[in-house]
Amino acid sequence: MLTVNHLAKSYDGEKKSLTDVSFSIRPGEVTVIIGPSGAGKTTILRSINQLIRDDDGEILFDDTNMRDLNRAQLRRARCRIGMIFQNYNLIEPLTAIENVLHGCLGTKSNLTGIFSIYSNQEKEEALKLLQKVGLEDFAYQQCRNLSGGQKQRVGIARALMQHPKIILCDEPIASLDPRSTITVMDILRDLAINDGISVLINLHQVDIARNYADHVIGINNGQVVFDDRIAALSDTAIARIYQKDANLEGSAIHEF
Ligand SMILES: Nc1ncnc2c1ncn2[C@@H]1O[C@H](COP(=O)(O)OP(=O)(O)OP(=O)(O)O)[C@@H](O)[C@H]1O
Repeated sequence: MLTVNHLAKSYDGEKKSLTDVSFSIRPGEVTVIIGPSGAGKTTILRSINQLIRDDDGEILFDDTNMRDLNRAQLRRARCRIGMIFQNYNLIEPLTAIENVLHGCLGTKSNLTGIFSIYSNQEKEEALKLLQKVGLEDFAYQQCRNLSGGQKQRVGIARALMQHPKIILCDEPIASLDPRSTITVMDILRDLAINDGISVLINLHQVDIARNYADHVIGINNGQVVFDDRIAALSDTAIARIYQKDANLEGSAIHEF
């Protein structure tokens, strides 16, 4: 349902941030991208929904190349791709339910969108989603008064309001304490298992990847150096993914 082929990106036209990145993710699975700081994880995630324009390659989402879409088509495709951010990206003075309702803005006409006009059905759905992430009692609280873990759960509910086929999560637990980390990761895993949503997560914590991933992509220096099921993520593989100044010439995937 999502396949990335030969993705390449340079921000300045000289240094390559991504080189020939290819991988696929499957429906109903949690795929985790790990790798050292600056390896290219965020660039990959943001290229998928074209928040960053890549230089080369293809991103096949339901067999359509995201790079070929015009603005209107891209807007429609993005509606099926939820996004969750490390810093939540909520509108802090608005309530939790108002933020969740913003998840369906992409499906609205400009006018109803500008005036934030939502149907009763949409409001009921937003409440149900807050219930799903355990926040029904906080629906009418301003987001600025919520904890980090609660804010991230509002972010997840907002993404679900889009009825996504895939959710991209850019370091969703980087700012959370251990308890909130487990709550958020449990919710993301349940979405994959119970709702069949593909969840693609950038993570720094290998131990969390071990507990939650079905599949792991290891990135070093803008290249895929590991692409396998979680059971294959050996200590040797981890050392390879995190090695400094990797000479990746001729490196093979699945060789661990
Ligand atoms: N807007 C930008 N302009 C120029 N270079 C950038 C930009 N964003 C990222 N880069 C460079 O691209 C490379 C990959 O960055 P990216 O943020 O994708 O890595 P990352 O693996 O997500 O890192 P981290 O784990 O620290 O978030 C890095 O060398 C980074 O300096």
